[in-house]
Amino acid sequence: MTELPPNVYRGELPDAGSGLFASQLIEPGEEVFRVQGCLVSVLNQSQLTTACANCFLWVPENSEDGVGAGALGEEPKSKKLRACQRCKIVRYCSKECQAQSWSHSHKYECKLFSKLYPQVLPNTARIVTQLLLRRKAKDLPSSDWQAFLALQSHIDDFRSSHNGTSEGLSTWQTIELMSQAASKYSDSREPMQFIQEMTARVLVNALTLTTPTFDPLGLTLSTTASLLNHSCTPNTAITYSGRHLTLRSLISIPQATEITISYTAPTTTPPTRLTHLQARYFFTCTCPSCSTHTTNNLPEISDTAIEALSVRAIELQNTASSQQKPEQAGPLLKQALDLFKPYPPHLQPYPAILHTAFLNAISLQNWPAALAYSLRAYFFIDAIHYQPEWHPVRIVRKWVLLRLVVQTAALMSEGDASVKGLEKYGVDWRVFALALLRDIEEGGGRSHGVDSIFAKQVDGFARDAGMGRGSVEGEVVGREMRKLRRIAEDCG
Ligand SMILES: C[S@@+](CC[C@H](N)C(=O)[O-])C[C@H]1O[C@@H](n2cnc3c(N)ncnc32)[C@H](O)[C@@H]1O
Repeated sequence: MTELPPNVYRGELPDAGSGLFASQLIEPGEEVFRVQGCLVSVLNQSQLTTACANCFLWVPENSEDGVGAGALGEEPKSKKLRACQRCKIVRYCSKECQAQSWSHSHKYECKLFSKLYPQVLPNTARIVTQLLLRRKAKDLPSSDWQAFLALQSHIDDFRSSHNGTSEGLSTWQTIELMSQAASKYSDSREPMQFIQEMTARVLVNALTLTTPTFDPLGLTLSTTASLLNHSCTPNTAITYSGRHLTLRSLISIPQATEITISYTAPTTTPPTRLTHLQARYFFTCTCPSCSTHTTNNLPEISDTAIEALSVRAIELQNTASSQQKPEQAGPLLKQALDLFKPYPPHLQPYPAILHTAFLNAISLQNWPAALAYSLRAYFFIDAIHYQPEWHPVRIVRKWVLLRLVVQTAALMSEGDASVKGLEKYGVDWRVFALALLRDIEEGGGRSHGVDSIFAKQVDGFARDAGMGRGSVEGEVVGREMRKLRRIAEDCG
């Protein structure tokens, strides 16, 4: 087994298998552990052209889809990525990255990419194929292999709980197909049942690999982080800084307390979370916010009424995401948001739909709408769903808001017609931008770490935007906040 970091030990739980526990008191915002390069990581097909396949530096302007939502969250890079000359698929930001990637993974995938071009295997199948090939080549330490094999697979649950549906393949059928592909392309002699169990294990244990600002990049597997169980009110959160996965505490964690992360978004309704956790991880969450609607706690609306409202809103959201063009999705999302008009904006799933509407506005380059949605989340949602103040999601959202504010101020000073509607609020954008920057700088050390790529991005941005170290008086900030709140209210 791989050695665990000193801050944690492995313990057994009555209903959740193994878990990780604090071996000493962990202070709020402390780094619990860092994994310097997970066992295996793969980029999503759509990111193969936009991110370095070794250090995961993201270069969105290389993207054929144009500037995406993430471009606001990520410092734009001037670097160009160069494709591997053999497979012409994966890309690198430097010769060093190419050499490193070749030695730890690409030598196993390069031929495969060329053979299947322009198709790419699904991420889970790629992870299984890589592990099989590395194992065959004796390039996988036995301790890592044993730690992987010891992870839960829920193979029997997968096999028995999913019958095919008219809508498409069941999860079990998908596991069968991916395992056949992994067996074929790794030329493995392992029995199919063994490979199916590997595939199931990857499904249960792999994490979404993201940029430091939570733009999804791919899939990653760490045998240490895989031991973390779920809570809807977790005491830690994961961030990525290039190849490093870092787990930091959100609150003080006493010695011998279980360390948890959240497998789901807190902005969806408890029934949605329960269904997802059951279908994907085969357990029923019994945390307080699932058994009682504690985050909502609204006497004026019954649970049944909330459920009916959510079902209708989620239907609209799904119809919106099936639209070919973002222009068509916008009105459907607005309709879904309008259903919640009588209720406070933190009521789930409103926050999740608002975020989709925000991303849609970004893809349409509708900056005033994106700004208003972002302000709405800032004033009415994030402080409730993402506690404490330095929760990485909250900090990243402030960061995205800061970039929107700076962009809006620039457009306004150029007299751009698209932001004319904001003039009536008479906001001093500089004051708000400085207040946000101070919050991000203060919180960023705890959310991502002072030595993180994120902290460097924030520093670089502040320097380039000429935002010095100055502070603004609380009274002045308060006055601007009232105006900004009105923008957030008016778009509701
Ligand atoms: C990524 S693994 C976590 C480590 C796992 N407990 C183990 O023993 O290897 C995910 C699995 O852990 C279990 N699990 C995680 N969180 C749980 C929770 N809150 N309650 C019950 N089981 C949980 C479920 O079986 C889930 O499929």
